[in-house]
Amino acid sequence: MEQQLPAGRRPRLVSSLGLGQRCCEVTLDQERGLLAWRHPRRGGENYFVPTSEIIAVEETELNKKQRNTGKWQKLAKPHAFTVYYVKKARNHRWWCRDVTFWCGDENLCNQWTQALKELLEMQKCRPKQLLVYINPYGGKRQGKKIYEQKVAPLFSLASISTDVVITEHANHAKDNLFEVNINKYDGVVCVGGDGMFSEVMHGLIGRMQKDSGIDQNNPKAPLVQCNIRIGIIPAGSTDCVCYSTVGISDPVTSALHIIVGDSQPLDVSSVHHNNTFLKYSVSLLGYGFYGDILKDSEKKRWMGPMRYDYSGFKTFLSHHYYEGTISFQPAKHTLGSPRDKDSCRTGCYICKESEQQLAEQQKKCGLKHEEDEEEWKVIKGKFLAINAVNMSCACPRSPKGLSPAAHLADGSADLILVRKCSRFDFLRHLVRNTNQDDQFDFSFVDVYRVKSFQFTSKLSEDNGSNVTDIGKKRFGQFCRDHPACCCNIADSTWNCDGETLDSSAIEVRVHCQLMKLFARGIEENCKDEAAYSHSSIEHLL
Ligand SMILES: CCCCCCCCCCCCC/C=C/[C@@H](O)[C@H](COP(=O)(O)O)NC(=O)CCCCCCCCCCCCCCC
Ligand SMILES: Nc1ncnc2c1ncn2[C@@H]1O[C@H](COP(=O)(O)OP(=O)(O)O)[C@@H](O)[C@H]1O
Ligand SMILES: [Ca+2]
Repeated sequence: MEQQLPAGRRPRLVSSLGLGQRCCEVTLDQERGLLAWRHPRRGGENYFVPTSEIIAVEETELNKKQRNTGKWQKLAKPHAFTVYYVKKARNHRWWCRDVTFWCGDENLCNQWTQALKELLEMQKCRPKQLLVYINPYGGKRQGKKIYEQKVAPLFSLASISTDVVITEHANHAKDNLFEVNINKYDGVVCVGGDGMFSEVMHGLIGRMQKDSGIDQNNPKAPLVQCNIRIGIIPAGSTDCVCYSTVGISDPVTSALHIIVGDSQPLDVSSVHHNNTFLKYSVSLLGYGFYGDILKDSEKKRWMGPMRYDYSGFKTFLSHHYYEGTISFQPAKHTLGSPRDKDSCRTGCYICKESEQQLAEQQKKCGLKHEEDEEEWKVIKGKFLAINAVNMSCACPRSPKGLSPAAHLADGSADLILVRKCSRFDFLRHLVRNTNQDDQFDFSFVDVYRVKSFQFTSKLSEDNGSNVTDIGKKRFGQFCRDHPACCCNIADSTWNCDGETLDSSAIEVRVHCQLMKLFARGIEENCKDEAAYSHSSIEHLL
């Protein structure tokens, strides 16, 4: 073994170690945190693992079979260690792979495991203690099995201790988060869909505000950021938050992002009605089409994720449109626009710049004791769908999302207005949400990047809220009697991250980076990665 030690730097280990039945040169650059080796078989393939993506290192007992083959026989007692690491595959999927190196010298083996373990100890952002909530009824009802079979073994390999709660009813996780000793944990994990994530998020953000004495009912209150990260193990029906922040909905990939301690800030919208707090939203806040789908699909929960296709088809045929007024404040602090070709990626520049701009604006307003009275735009119309998205809302059904250029952490939401049009045109718009074509390139679709908005339906404007409720019931009956009718006699419902809101008139405000996830955003899928790893290998070996 060779130890190269430039002055004042951590040493670099270079050893010839056994791998399988052959030898290979293994390098650990402790300064840069890189482990590299060239596989003696597989055409001499180069391996290059940043220590930030090593999951665990273990001393390994070689079993009898391994000992009795090849070179093992010549060694009295071979010493070995195994490195578990992240292997990145196609489509943003991560696997946990392992490699076992051996040598005859016990000291050398110890030196390697020691050095690797020390580097792992230095990864301060990794969680050690997690609180896990499992919704056993989400999606295809596989949450518990997915956690036990795919996730728990990885957490234990990474020496993460967990307290696991299997929820017994809706709001169990949320209520529990107000009671637990939250400071004990480095993060909260939810196993389920967007609804379950929303519940955990409400628990954590609500708890934060309560502990800081902030009144959530005040729509203008400056909310306190939540620094406890949430990890999502996808086991729901849409899993849009997971897909849009990781690039795939896969439990193993998400578990690995949690283990390596990734952190992705996320914008959160607060939704109010008449100075009463209703809900927070991170993915879709949808009125009309997506609200109607959700309302109908709740009765069909037994169908599992298929319920959305069934209710989607039904809602599409009903072709209801709704009349109302939308007012919004354009997001002037951000460099991006919803029609941009580039989308939000790991380390996004637009998110960083926008956050800074917003902070400066708020500082100025604070100094002048001014309210943010930036211009409001008002749009009246008849809409098939009003969708406000804080993120792209990419999911397996819509791989690039409802707004492909939306940003995860830029303090803005994209407001998509789909006006009354023919069924055929609406279908063309819907189909473009599922393929590469531009879903905004229609005369009846408008999209704006906003930092806040309000909506009132014509019905509630005309009647006042009490009369609306009565009207809703009466006219609801009328409409069911005439299934072919597309008129707007009744209000629709808001779909807020997969849950319905009680009010159709709402005020929404985006809170820049209010919370954090164990994720890193979607990584650029480019050749650069291969080129980088190749040049680094050449440099290292
Ligand atoms: C022709 C097909 C057109 C399909 C258009 C699909 C666009 C899908 C975009 C989905 C955006 C989802 C945003 C996230 C929502 C979630 O927060 C939320 C809760 O998730 P959870 O259950 O995991 O807790 N999920 C939802 O509200 C579900 C939205 C479901 C959308 C399914 C739409 C299917 C539409 C089928 C239309 C069929 C038309 C057929 C005409 C012949
Ligand atoms: N044990 C439980 N029984 C019934 N409902 C639950 C339970 N645990 C959580 N929920 C609720 O189920 C809703 C949907 O869960 P989710 O995991 O998002 O599944 P899906 O993606 O299929 O909708 C959530 O809003 C959550 O509040
Ligand atoms: Ca955003």
